[in-house]
Amino acid sequence: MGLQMQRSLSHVSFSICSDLRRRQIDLLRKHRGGSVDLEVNEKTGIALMTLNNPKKKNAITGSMHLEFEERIEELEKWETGKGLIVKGCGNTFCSGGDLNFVRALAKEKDSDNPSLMSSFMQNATTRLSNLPLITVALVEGFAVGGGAELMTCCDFRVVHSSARIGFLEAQMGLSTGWGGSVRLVHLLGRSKALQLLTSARVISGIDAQKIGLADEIFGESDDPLEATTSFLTKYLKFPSEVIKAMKRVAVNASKSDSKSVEHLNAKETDIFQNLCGGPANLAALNRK
Ligand SMILES: CCC(=O)SCCNC(=O)CCNC(=O)[C@H](O)C(C)(C)COP(=O)(O)OP(=O)(O)OC[C@H]1O[C@@H](n2cnc3c(N)ncnc32)[C@H](O)[C@@H]1OP(=O)(O)O
Repeated sequence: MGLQMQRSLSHVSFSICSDLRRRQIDLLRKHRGGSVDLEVNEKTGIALMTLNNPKKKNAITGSMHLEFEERIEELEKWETGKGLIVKGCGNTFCSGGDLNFVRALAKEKDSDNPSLMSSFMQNATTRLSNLPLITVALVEGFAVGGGAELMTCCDFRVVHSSARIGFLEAQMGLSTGWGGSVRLVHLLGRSKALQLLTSARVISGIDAQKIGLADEIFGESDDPLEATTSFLTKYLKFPSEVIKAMKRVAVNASKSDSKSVEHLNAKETDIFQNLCGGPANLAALNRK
């Protein structure tokens, strides 16, 4: 292909990308509420990301999608960092997508809004998975729907024994839309992942540990943040450049044993787009 032709094609693909990005941002910033907060501790090398929408059990609004991505961008640039803890505000993790937002997406079935939201969040959650930091989800209270998907983005999960974890998407007439199925199959294998995804069963922290979804359990008498920090610190004792290098190697290794995550995510988005606003999804939204 001639150089001129290559230049004009890359110009076209850049415009398509920037058009997609503009439409994603326009859609997400219409649905406001809550925040995603980041505290960086230079001394320990550990950052704390908090999903903050406690009145809705930390449901993720449109504007929180955007803030989630912004915080990840900050972490990508954090050269001296070693670790990250992702948690929810008010002793609960996350109840998934804000149902008001999901309802708005479902109403516009004929638009590609569900796909815009899903592809945005898949990109952001993949970037979280690939951060050159050791990442831990601190899970207490509820981690349901997209909240359960989010906990799978981290390298480890430290979970309260009585936490309630459920991939409720099927119950909502939906499939996962934030990359959760791909990551769950990688974590647990196909059979165990399918059992959770197709039953929408809600399991405790103890049961999550039994099937390999939780790496460490804490109880009533433990301070959640202290328990999680102490778990994480075991993996942060070497210099940040060594930890970052190890994480990069692990990320590359997990990519090479399967089709590219981007390809698998694109398939998931198509499936999500087809279900969102369909009969099962509308019936579930009417029940809520
Ligand atoms: C990516 C696609 C997806 O994530 S689809 C899946 C979306 N998520 C869900 O279906 C979970 C919906 N929520 C629930 O099932 C329950 O609220 C759970 C999380 C189990 C908590 O139950 P419970 O302890 O009884 O609290 P509650 O239901 O009274 O909730 C307190 C207030 O929070 C709200 N809330 C909760 N989850 C969401 C959500 N995802 N979106 C919007 N609002 C949510 C509830 O409506 C309730 O509000 P209010 O106090 O009645 O005004």
